[in-house]
Amino acid sequence: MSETTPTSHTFQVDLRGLVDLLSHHLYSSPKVYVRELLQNAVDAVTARRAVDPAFAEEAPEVRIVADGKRLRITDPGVGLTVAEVHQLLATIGGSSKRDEEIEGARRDFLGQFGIGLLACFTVASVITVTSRSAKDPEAGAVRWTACDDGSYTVVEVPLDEHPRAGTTVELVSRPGEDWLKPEKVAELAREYGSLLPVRVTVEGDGAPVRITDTPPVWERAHPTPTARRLALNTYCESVMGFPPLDVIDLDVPLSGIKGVAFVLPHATSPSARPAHRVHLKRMLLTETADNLVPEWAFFVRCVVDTDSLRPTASRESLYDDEALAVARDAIGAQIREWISRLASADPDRLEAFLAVHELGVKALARHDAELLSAMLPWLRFETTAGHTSLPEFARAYKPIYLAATVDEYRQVAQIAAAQGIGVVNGGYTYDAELVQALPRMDPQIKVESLQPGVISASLDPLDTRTELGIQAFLNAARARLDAVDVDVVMREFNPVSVPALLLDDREARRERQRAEAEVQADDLWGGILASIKQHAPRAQLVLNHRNPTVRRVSAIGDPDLAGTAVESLYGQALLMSRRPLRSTDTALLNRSFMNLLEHVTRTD
Ligand SMILES: Nc1ncnc2c1ncn2[C@@H]1O[C@H](COP(=O)(O)OP(=O)(O)OP(=O)(O)O)[C@@H](O)[C@H]1O
Repeated sequence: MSETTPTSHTFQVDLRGLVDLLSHHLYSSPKVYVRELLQNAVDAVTARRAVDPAFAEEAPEVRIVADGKRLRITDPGVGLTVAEVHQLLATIGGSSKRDEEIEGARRDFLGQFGIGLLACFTVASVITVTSRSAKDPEAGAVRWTACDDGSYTVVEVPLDEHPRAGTTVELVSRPGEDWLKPEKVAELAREYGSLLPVRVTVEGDGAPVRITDTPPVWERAHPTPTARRLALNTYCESVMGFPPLDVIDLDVPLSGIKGVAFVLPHATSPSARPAHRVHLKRMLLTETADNLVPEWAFFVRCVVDTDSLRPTASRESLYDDEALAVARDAIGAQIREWISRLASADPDRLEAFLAVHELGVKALARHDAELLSAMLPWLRFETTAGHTSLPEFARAYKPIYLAATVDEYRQVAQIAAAQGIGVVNGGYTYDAELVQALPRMDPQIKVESLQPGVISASLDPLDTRTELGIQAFLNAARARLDAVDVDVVMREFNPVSVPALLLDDREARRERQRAEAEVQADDLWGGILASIKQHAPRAQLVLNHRNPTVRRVSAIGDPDLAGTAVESLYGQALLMSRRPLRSTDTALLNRSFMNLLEHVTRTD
């Protein structure tokens, strides 16, 4: 096949298709048109400052006038020449903000993609830009009028129609749309532009209203720290919708970030999607950034301004790149510093913080070594040495015993404390996992799960003579409690006020439940259950020989009465342990109670 001479062509762009793409797939709402207009106006002012030293002294103003059908935005910025109009406005993707000549100022611009103005076609059918360049005093004024069908015209206009340098953009509303209503425009201008460094006003039916309020509250000079805090509280309430529990200043020069982190006043789930407000060069980028702070800092909501992080093309979120990761780490470090500062200088405030967020902090600390090490000294756990921090507890007790349930803990806490055994209550949500994580952080710390043997081994045995003297009583007691699968021993321990202690572990209890089920099961199941029966660990009733009642009981001569007394001691220890009663336990309790009553009411 012979080749023909190549002919050169230019892309044809179907503007309607492009506008449809922008409005339905790039931007979350047509409302971004206000941001794009403000952005161009502020960028034009920035560009003019760079080329016109006299202008740098002025206090420029961007004015928006809207009446529902039309919107006009005027800026005293750098303006455009006829050539620039063709090159920049009529070229999709054309942008002066990538101009190498003004490299110094380039990082100051909000725009960069050369598509922003097109966003106006999502609300307008016609866009008119009338402009006069500040770069060339001889240049005339020019008007570019574009329709949403992709056609445009350019005409020169008399200078008296645009006597000063700058630009006016006018939009004609699409029929039936209410995006250009003055209240709407003011609301959107305030939402996006309230922190802009250039004064912006919006005018509808009445006088122009200023929508900019700068510098941001956190950068303003305040007469006293209390006044600053009050101003930040008010700002947080109006913008974020809650009164903050505390405010953390954020300053990350490397990422050009300045702002504040507000501590939530109510508990929140660490998995709740966070929503931080991020401004890029003072223009609101998003109210719902979820990648600005480390996941562990779930208890803050930030408002920041950055001049160096990159926006995505829609300019509605931050580009998740290495620079953002660095910024995130730095913000995390500042929040951690705040925690340490509170801990050393203001423990009451730290306590108030933990009163609200402790559960969330614990939940996340299980998977986040960083948070765990930062918070561990300040988290409180229930232990046999009172409510204390784990590192402190671990210094005093080696090993640390972990009770798996609240009941198990309650059952032994008093006795363990009296014997100097360190037990942590692992029955509360997340606590056991955090205690188990301790040795990973400090290999010197030993954590062991609490077995009944640990406590019974620490109780003092009786001397041989006393032991022999109560042998008959112990035999009677064991015979009586054999029916409920409980062994009886006599020891001496503190506190004296505790007559008996029931030591039982979950394995033993499971075994007994299995045995009960076996009794009730039919032949087939009974056989299967019996075949998996192991050596059943029994619960142990440890009587306290130091307790005066127990001493008297052990001296009762009548074996029947002694048996009833032991049943009562077992019942009391069982009730103290707050375990569910088995049917055999209930029967035993009933019997011992009735027998005791009968005994004390006997008349012979
Ligand atoms: N008010 C204005 N004054 C002067 N020039 C303007 C104005 N508005 C737009 N322009 C020119 O038109 C160009 C295209 O604007 P457009 O908003 O489409 O893109 P951009 O601002 O460059 O980038 P982005 O798509 O990121 O907003 C700009 O680069 C700028 O040169």
